[in-house]
Amino acid sequence: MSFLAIDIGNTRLKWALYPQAEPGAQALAHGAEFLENVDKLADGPWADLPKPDFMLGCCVAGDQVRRRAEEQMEELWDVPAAWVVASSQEAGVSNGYDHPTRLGADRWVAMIGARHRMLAEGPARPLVVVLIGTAVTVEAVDAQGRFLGGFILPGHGIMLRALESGTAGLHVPTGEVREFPTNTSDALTSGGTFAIAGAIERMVQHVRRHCGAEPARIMTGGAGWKMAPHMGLDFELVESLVFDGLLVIAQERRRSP
Ligand SMILES: Nc1ncnc2c1ncn2[C@@H]1O[C@H](COP(=O)(O)OP(=O)(O)O)[C@@H](O)[C@H]1O
Ligand SMILES: CC(C)(COP(=O)(O)O)[C@@H](O)C(=O)NCCC(=O)O
Ligand SMILES: [K+]
Repeated sequence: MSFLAIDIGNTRLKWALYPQAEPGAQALAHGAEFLENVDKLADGPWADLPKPDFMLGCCVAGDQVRRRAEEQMEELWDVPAAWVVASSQEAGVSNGYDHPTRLGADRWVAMIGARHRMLAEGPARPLVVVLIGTAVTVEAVDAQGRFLGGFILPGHGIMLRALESGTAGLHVPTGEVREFPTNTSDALTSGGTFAIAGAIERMVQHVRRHCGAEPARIMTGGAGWKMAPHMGLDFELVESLVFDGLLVIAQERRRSP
């Protein structure tokens, strides 16, 4: 029962085809397209894929982009599109958001993926789950699987663009991350990196204090590899918690639809 997982963020659509919806499954094929290239999937990377038996995705990039992705599927296969919406409870995680359905689906699915990874390896602990995409999100989940709340920050690219457009003198190439930057490029690159690192470390403190236990720390997202080396605390860097979560949810939904 092959399974197509799709994760549409504000920068790229990521997809992976699995032989079955089972946590830990190895992808048969996978790829990523910037949103402007979504309309080329059917004639390009998807053209020679075997037909998936079913599909589950999450999309935070708006209805229009989601529709464009569905059109690419329709061109090739008769497979219904199904998209995750955050709810008050799914796959062992409960949602503490004031309005549970307003939580970004990618954040919700990534927390479910992170919790299942942790439980596969050992006892339940609190979690800090970090997604480094277009935006950065930092989620807190307690040992019982309750999402306590999370931060949303601008990602690196958005921070730099905001500074460039809001000042007269900040138009410089990307710099290096330094403890004590001594030029504008390094100052901007380091400022963004440590703003993100600082927020993440604050959330770790909040969870430690609130839960009275050391949280497991896990990071994912297209720009995660850029952040991971600059964290004061070790984070496990995972390829895609969103796909991990989609595999868990797809498996559960097929068992009890
Ligand atoms: N191929 C790449 N090379 C360098 N940076 C990348 C690449 N792909 C993604 N990024 C970085 O990751 C961010 C987007 O990651 P991604 O996980 O695709 O985000 P989203 O889920 O929001 O679409 C971009 O802001 C960019 O900084
Ligand atoms: C926070 C986000 C913009 C992150 O988007 P991304 O960086 O993955 O493209 C997205 O999860 C979103 O639109 N969330 C809805 C608002 C919320 O989660 O509160
Ligand atoms: K994302």
